Amino acid sequence: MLLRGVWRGLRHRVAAACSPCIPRAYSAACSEGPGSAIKYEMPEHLQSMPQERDPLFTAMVAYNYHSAVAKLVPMFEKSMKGRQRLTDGQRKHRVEGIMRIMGSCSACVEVTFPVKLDDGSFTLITGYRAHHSVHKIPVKGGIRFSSDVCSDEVKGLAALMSYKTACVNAPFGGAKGGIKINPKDYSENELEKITRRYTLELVKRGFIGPGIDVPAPDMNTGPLEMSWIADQYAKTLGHADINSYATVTGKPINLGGVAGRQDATGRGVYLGTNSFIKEEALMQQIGLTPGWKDKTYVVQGFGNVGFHTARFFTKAGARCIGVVEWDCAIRSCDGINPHELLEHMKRTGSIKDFPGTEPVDREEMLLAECDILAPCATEKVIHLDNADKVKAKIIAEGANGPLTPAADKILMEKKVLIIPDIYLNAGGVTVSYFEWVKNVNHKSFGRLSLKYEEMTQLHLLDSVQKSLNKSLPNCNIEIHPSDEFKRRLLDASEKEIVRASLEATMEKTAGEIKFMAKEHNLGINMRIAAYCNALYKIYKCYEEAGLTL
Ligand SMILES: NC(=O)C1=CN([C@@H]2O[C@H](COP(=O)(O)OP(=O)(O)OC[C@H]3O[C@@H](n4cnc5c(N)ncnc54)[C@H](O)[C@@H]3O)[C@@H](O)[C@H]2O)C=CC1
Ligand SMILES: O=C(O)CCC(=O)C(=O)O
Repeated sequence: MLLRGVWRGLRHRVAAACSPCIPRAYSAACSEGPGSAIKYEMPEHLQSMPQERDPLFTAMVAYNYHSAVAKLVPMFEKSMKGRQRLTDGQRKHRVEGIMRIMGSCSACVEVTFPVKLDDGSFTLITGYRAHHSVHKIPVKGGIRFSSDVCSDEVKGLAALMSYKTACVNAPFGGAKGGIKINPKDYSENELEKITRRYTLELVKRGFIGPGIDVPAPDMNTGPLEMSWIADQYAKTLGHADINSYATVTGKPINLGGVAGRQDATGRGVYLGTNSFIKEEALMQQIGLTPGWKDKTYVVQGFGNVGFHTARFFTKAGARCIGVVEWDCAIRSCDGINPHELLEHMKRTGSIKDFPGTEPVDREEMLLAECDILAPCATEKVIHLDNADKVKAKIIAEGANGPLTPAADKILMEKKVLIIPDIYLNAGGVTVSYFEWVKNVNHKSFGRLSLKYEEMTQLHLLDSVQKSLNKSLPNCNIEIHPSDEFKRRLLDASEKEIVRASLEATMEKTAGEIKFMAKEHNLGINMRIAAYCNALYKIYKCYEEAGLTL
């Protein structure tokens, strides 16, 4: 009796929490099939997604979400069988409820506020912050400055964050925010005012805090903007909170940032691509040899993610033959040095006229003959109308959502390997997690252990030397650490610990994704495999912790 009452309430609240773009069609999708199993179908409003020219961003993410859920339903049902005190019907409702919750956005705020500009005039600024799945708290995700920012974009990006954090086991829910401005239109002083006021609006609404929501850099934001956010929070709501600087990651080191966050996303793009490119069987399927040697690549977007991705790809042995930016593209068959291009960009403000390169049409460069295309700029750049012209064999998604479902379908038919955003660009949030852990622990990685570990290792060598000389008294054996061993001991630092941990995360997650691809017969569809990897983990959280209060 009591259970029935609770269940009725639960159902009501689940339905109320669902986002408007998913739920009704979605309940139809969960109808009863033969026996008590759930017969799952793609919701009607998403079925045309593989033919859509310019889909809503939330709909794109929802399409991928439902494609993965369709594969996972039997696993969900099997797992729920463990709840033996529930009836079959209750178990079914519970699985359906969790599926609705995992695909919906929990909350989204839109704020509009006035800012006084340097010339004394006033302007109105609009910003957003979306919280997607709150199965883990705090929620986490970047803040971008862009004139394209809108509620649909931040909601879709927040959903990607939920799936991304789960995919790489960063214990956060998903969030994303943005301010609808072109930062080029404002002075640094104005940008600081805008960022601080936006932070204050989030504070007023309970949308930021070290245990609530922890933003980070995204397009057009970096350590400076994060330091303004941290400072604003610490001087207002967080003034008495010892953890207040854990309210944002990607901060400068002096304000509690972690070594290695700046290049973490690009490093992760490299490590993740490496996990796939080294696989002989997989490379054979797409007509490539394994490894980086002689590989060519094109990068779109030469900002934080694009530059570091290019830096690591080139270091691994690949050749950058083209770079595409918002205003132009450049090409060089001999290869473009990412460091020199960055210097040129800092000096001139553009990649234009970089010595040794020729100008080329932006779309032409994006679609040019190469082994790897790394879109590291923005959403929906490969779509229904240009996907069949892509010549790359691997697409390394540094950006969030650079391919529409229509592009996915076309590219998959062409046997192009797509290494998906929710895995490949998760290096950023992974290292953000390390920063947050550092902040709430109030000590840097290795601070209390590095010297001790060095001494322990040296004692170990000494002990081995003594034992050998005791057993072989006439040999006078001396054991010396090799140069590499010495380097590891003496150069050990927070940076080394962060890098090693990021590498371990990217490698382990690649293994999980490949497992899911095999388990569900997904072939080279690593996007759906990565979603399966993420969603099963989120599902288990809801199954074990509950859906409602
Ligand atoms: N910064 C981070 O840690 C992470 C960023 N991402 C994603 O990576 C992408 C890039 O972010 P960031 O590198 O941080 O931003 P950024 O602002 O540092 O760099 C973006 C670059 O792309 C260029 N760009 C913008 N629109 C373009 C277009 N239509 N065509 C070609 N180039 C264009 C910009 O001029 C800029 O150089 C975004 O999708 C972001 O969400 C994903 C994970 C983490
Ligand atoms: O570092 C973070 O917390 C989030 C980075 C981000 O916005 C992303 O992965 O898209």
